[in-house]
Amino acid sequence: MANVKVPKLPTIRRLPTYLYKLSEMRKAGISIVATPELARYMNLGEIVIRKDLAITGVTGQPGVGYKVKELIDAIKSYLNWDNASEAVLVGAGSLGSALLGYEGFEEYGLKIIAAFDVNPEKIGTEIHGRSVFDIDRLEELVGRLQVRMGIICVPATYAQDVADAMVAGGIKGIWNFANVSLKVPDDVVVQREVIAGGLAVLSVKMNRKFADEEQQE
Ligand SMILES: NC(=O)c1ccc[n+]([C@@H]2O[C@H](COP(=O)([O-])OP(=O)(O)OC[C@H]3O[C@@H](n4cnc5c(N)ncnc54)[C@H](O)[C@@H]3O)[C@@H](O)[C@H]2O)c1
Repeated sequence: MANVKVPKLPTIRRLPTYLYKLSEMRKAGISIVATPELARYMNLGEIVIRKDLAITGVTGQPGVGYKVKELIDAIKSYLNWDNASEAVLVGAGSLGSALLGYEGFEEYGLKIIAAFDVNPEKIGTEIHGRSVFDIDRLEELVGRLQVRMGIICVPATYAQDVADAMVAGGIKGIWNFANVSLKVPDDVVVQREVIAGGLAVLSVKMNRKFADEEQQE
C-alpha cells in the first residue's frame, strides 16, 4: 500500500470532538458558538481553535463566533461524512460487538450494515440489529452490496486473510483493530487503530506531571 500522507493530522483527529460538542449544542437549540467556549471545551488555546476550524473553510465572525449549523456542515463535508459510508465488520466478538452497539457512528458518517464471523453460534444471529453472516460469504456479499469500507476485529493471526477477502470483494478502506500490519494493493487504504495509543499518551502525561510536581516540592 502506498503511504498516504495527510497534512494536519492532529487537527483532523480533533474534528470529531468539535463535531460532538457542536451537535450537542445544536440539539440544545444553540445557533452560535464563541471561540472561547470551544477553547474551554477542547482545553486548547483560541488560536489553535481558529486554525483547526479554518481547515474546513469556515471562519468565525470576530466578536461573535461561529454559526453552529454551518460549522457542523463544513466539518462533515471536509471529512466526507455528509453521506454515510456503508461498512461491514468482521469479528463479532467483544470489540466487534461493542462497535456494532455504538449508535454514534452514524453521526460520524459510518453505517455498519452487516457483521461476519466464523463462530457457528454467532452466524445467523443478530447483534445490535445487524445480521452476522458466515465469513465465507464476505467476498460475495461485499461485492454484491458494493460496500467500500471494512472493519477488522478478528485475532491478529486471521487479519490478513480477512483483509484479502475484503479486497477481493472490492473494499477500498480498512479500519484495522487487529494489532498487525496488513499487506494490501496500492488502491486500498488501511488505518490501524490502537486504543492503547491514547493510554500511552495519558501515562506519559501523568509521569511528567507528577515528576514536575515532585520537583516543585
Ligand atoms: N486496536 C485496539 O485498540 C484493540 C482493542 C481491543 C481488541 N483489539 C483486537 O481486536 C481483535 C478482537 O478482539 P476481541 O477482544 O473482540 O476478541 P474476541 O475473541 O472477543 O472476538 C474475536 C471474534 O473474531 C471471530 N473470528 C476469529 N477468526 C475469524 C475469522 N477468520 N473470520 C471471522 N471472524 C473470526 C471470533 O469468532 C470472535 O467472534 C483482536 O485482534 C484484538 O487484539 C484491538
